[in-house]
Amino acid sequence: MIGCQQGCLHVFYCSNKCEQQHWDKFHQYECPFLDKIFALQDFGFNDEVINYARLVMRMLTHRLQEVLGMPYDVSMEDIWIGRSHFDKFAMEKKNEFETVAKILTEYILTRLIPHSIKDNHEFIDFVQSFLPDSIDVEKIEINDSDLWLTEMTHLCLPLDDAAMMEVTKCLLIKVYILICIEEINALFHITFALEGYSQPPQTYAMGMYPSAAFVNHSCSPNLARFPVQEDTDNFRVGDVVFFATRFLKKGEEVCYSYLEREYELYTKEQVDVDEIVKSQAKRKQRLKDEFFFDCDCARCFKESRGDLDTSYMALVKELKCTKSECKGWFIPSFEKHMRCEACRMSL
Ligand SMILES: C[S@@+](CC[C@H](N)C(=O)[O-])C[C@H]1O[C@@H](n2cnc3c(N)ncnc32)[C@H](O)[C@@H]1O
Repeated sequence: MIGCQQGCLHVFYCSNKCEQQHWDKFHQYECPFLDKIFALQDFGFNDEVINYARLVMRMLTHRLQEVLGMPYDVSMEDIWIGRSHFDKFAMEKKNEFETVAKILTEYILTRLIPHSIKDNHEFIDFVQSFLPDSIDVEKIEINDSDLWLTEMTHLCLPLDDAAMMEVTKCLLIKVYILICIEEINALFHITFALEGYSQPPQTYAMGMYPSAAFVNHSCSPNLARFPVQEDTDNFRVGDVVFFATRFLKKGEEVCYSYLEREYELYTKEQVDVDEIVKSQAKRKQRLKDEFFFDCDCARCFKESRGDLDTSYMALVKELKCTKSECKGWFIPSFEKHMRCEACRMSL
């Protein structure tokens, strides 16, 4: 395993070539700042906070390439149109976002401003256009930030204090909005897409996929997804492939489940009907708490009357391996339509 050329212990690679490529594109900017992100643990924040802070940091580094006219994969404008629900998060979350936003704003101001920027005008233009404009900036209050703003102002000389404070505060709020957008729209990659449902599922990566962010949730989804593990003619590692789980009618809305981990419920050999109906309240609560909507999909409607959604039951049954004695689950693969995670039989 190859480590970072500066000796940080936050990234590892399979080869020197990968290390150099990643250094050139991202890590030269991010390396000195990763310690600050991990120091969030000292404030009592957990791994989830570190993970989304790293993802938003990567989005910002990626944005630098776009701003400088270098090749980039995803435009910030496409991310920016995602929903933020910035006003709906609980106060504890808002405070957490504020702390992370301060660190990431410092990241932009101290690591991403190009050395070639010579004067105040260029500096202000760069900072102002680094993230797209948003009407939400007017509506967000960041508390107790004066001390922090003064510190940032001193870090970012040569601007005079008042101008710098204004431009920094605006940037801080935009970073805060970006964090909210990430929280509502990022996709988690969970091991069951690779290893099957009978293994304990673990989140191993997360990413922003702007076109996937258009897709709504359904508790009886007609789409499922898997992450691409190897480069192919049509896909690259890190892409996400969505596939239909049943025939789609013309004009039918495609939806996937935001609660992928719900499949954990079905790791028992028998699909327990009572459990499924009982799970509705939990499901609705999670959608409300994490995504701020009341789900009224067809399945929720049926289950609220104590009935089962047969299309969902059919989907769950279809995922079970058809070989007698086998307790495995089918997972999608490129080579064949479906492959059993346990006996490896392909359909
Ligand atoms: C990733 S976005 C999906 C795209 C979204 N419809 C939009 O207009 O940008 C997630 C947000 O969409 C809305 N949403 C998604 N699925 C929904 C559903 N089944 N019912 C109501 N709102 C939903 C919620 O506001 C949720 O926070």
